Amino acid sequence: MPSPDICLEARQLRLGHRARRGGGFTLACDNLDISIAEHEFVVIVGPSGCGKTTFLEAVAGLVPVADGALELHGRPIDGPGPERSLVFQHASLFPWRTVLANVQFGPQVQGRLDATARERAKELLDMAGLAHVADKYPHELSGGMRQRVNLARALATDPALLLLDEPFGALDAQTRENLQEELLRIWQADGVGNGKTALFVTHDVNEAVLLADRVLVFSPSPARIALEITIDAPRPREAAWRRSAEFLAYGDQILDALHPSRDTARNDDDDVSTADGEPATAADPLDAARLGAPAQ
Ligand SMILES: Nc1ncnc2c1ncn2[C@@H]1O[C@H](COP(=O)(O)OP(=O)(O)OP(=O)(O)O)[C@@H](O)[C@H]1O
Repeated sequence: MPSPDICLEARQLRLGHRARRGGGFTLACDNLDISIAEHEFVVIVGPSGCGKTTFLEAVAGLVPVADGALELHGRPIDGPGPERSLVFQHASLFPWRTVLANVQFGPQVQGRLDATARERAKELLDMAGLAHVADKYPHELSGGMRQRVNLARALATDPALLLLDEPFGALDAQTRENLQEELLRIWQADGVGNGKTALFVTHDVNEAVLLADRVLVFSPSPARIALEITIDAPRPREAAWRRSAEFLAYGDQILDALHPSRDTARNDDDDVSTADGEPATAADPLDAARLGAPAQ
């Protein structure tokens, strides 16, 4: 009997991709044991190509389980379902629908676009600071606004689990920072007591520390859990917290897990920060992200 507090559970989970021809199989995730509680915000980081998206897609029901178990509320995931919403890096809005009609799309296809759902869509737009563009079309919005619409749309179906795959990865640093704060605000305002359960993939270590209750660091491919770290900081997390020693220490732990050789290198070659703590150079995009510079 699954615990009522567990939203998602992976046990000894193996995932991969079968080649269209020749029957070959690329293993992407190996023996993953992950348990995500209701209302928890879990962020996954890991090297490029390690299997983060594959895991998210499996949770979305788009990649089949090769071995082990993957369960949502104690039931095996065997396909997509309305209780999970997926947000990608690029907002995939319908260009012929207004902003409001885009947000109402999910409830509409589910056949439950009643007065409550219409009101809820407006409320979400309001929460996302987009009430004033409800009647505009996607091409009339900035990239950041489009991604906010995308988030509102994902929340409009009232999913039990929100899946976000680098949702801010294509945005400039300033817009990304603003949207991280927006997301936290919406996430906190939207839940009962806490926010919705969320699983968020990013390459940006700062973003992970800011958003997460818990960060899972995936190893290089095939993904295993290299580090699991609880971000023990109260919410709401103010922007100033990003500059605290505690914040940077969390980032350092994550970077050390991503680059096990980094600890020694850092002692030998101190080029990631200057004496006054300002970033100088960062040879690695993940270091660059931690230091607030755009990833290469
Ligand atoms: N549709 C597919 N068919 C075959 N192999 C795939 C497919 N999608 C991903 N892979 C392979 O699975 C592995 C994991 O890819 P995945 O996209 O999950 O990594 P990722 O950690 O999300 O990478 P990134 O951070 O670069 O987005 C890689 O070896 C990749 O080449």
